[in-house]
Amino acid sequence: FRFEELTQYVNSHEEEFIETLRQWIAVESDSSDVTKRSDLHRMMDMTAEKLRLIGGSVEMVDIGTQELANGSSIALPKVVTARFGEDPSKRTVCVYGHVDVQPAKKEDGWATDPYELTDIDGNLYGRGASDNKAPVLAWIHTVEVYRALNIDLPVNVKFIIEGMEETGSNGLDDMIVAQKDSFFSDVDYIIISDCVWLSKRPALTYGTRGNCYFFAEVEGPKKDLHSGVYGGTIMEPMTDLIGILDKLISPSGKILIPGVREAVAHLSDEEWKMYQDIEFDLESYKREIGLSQLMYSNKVDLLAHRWRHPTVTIHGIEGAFSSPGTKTVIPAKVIAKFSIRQVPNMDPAVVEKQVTDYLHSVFAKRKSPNKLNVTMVIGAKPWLADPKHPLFEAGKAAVKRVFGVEPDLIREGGTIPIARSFQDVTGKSIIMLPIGGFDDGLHSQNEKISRYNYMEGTKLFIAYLHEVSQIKEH
Ligand SMILES: C[C@H](N)C(=O)N[C@@H](Cc1c[nH]cn1)C(=O)O
Ligand SMILES: [Zn+2]
Ligand SMILES: [Zn+2]
Repeated sequence: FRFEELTQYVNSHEEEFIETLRQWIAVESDSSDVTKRSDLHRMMDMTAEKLRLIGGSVEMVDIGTQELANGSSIALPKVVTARFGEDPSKRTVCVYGHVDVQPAKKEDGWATDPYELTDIDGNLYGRGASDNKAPVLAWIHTVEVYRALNIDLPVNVKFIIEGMEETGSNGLDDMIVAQKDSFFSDVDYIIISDCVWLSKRPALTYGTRGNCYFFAEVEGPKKDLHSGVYGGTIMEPMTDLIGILDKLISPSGKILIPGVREAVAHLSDEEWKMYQDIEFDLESYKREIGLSQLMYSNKVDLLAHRWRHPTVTIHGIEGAFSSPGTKTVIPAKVIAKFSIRQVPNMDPAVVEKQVTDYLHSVFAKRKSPNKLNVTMVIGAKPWLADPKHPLFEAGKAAVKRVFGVEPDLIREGGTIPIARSFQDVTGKSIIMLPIGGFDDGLHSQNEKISRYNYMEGTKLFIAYLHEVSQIKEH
C-alpha cells in the first residue's frame, strides 16, 4: 500500500483542492428555496462534470418532480451516480453524499459572505463547507489521487450524490428501490461522510436520529387586521398557534404528546458504558455554543439526549411579523414549522397520527373558530448499525494510520434521511465516516471546515479504501 506517495500527492495539491471547494461554495444550492432551483441544477451538473473529468462513468438520474404548496410542480435535481472500476475480484463501495445546502444570508449574522469561501486562520468558511461539499470533494479527490498516481483503486468505487438531502431527500427513496437490482447489485458497503466528530478526536458514527417535520397552520380572518381596531374582538390565529405549540414540550424537555416517549428503546447497560467511556467535556460544549447552562449536567445524560432520545424543536412561524420595527398587525394565517427527532423504536407514521390527533384535541379545548391544519412534510426514520461490524474495524485502522489515535464510536443527533432506506432496501451495511470538526457550525452562521480536516480527511478516505479491501469474508 503506497500510502506515503498518496498522501504526498494530497499535500502538494492542497491549494487545488481548496480552489475546487471555492467554486462549489460559490453555488447557492439551497434545496429549500425553489427560487434557487437553477443553482441547484447547476451544482448537480458541476458534480457530474468533476466525476467525469477524473474518468468516472457518470449518469444523471431523473427522479421526477416536486409538488409545491400552490399546486404547481418543479423538477427535482437529478441524482448523480458514478462508477470507478468494475473488477469482480474486488469489493465495491458506494459513497453517498449531498451537494445541496441549508439557507444562508450574510444578514443572518455571518462574518463573511456565505457563498464566498473565506480562509481565516486555517478555517475555510462558507455555507455547505462541512455539510456536505468538502466531504464529497474529499471522496472525489481520493479517487483522483489514486488515478493520478496510476495506483489501482483497492476497491471499486461508486458514488451517489443527491441535491435534496436538506429537505428530506425527496425522490431518492424511489430511485433506490428502482435501482436495487442494477446500480446497487454489486455494492458491498455504503459509506456516508455527512456528520461531524464529537470533539477533537476523530470518530466513527454508528447511528443517526430520524426526523418528522410538521407544518401546523392556523387560519382565521380573510386578511391581516389592525390590532387596535380588531384586537379584543376576535380569537387571534397567532395566539391559538402559540397556545398549542406550548403544549408540545415542557420547559425541562419532556415531550407532552401522548405515546411518543413510550416508544423509545431503553438505554442498555452496554450503551450507558459506551457513553461513559467517551471523552467529552461539557464545559467546552457550553463554551462552543455560548451557554452557561445545559439541560443535563452529566455526560451520559447529555449524550443520550443528543443521540438517542427524541426531541421537539420549533423552527419558525411563517406569516408572523418578524421584520425590524413595530407593525401592529394581527396576522390572518400563521404556519408553525416544528420537528421531532426520531430514535429507535419510533415510527414516523405512528408519530404523524399521535401529533395530529394531539394538536387537534388541544386546539379543540380552546373553542376557537379558527381552522387548524397539521401536516407532516418529512418522515425520516432513525438509522442504527452494529459498531462491531468489520467496516468499523477498518475505520479504526484507517484512523489509527492517519491520526495515530483510536476513534470515538459515536452516534449523530442529526438526520441523514436516506440512511435507513439504504439499509432497508439494499440490505447493505453502512458506515458513517465523518471528517468535519465538532465546531464546524452546520446549519449555523459561519459554517466552516478546517484545512486540516479537509486534507487529513482526504487521507483518511485514501487509507479507508485500503482497509476495506483487507476485510475478510464475514
Ligand atoms: C446530518 C446532516 N448533515 C443534516 O444536516 N441533515 C438534516 C436533514 C434533515 C432532517 N430533517 C430535515 N432535513 C438534519 O439533520 O437537519
Ligand atoms: Zn448533510
Ligand atoms: Zn445539513
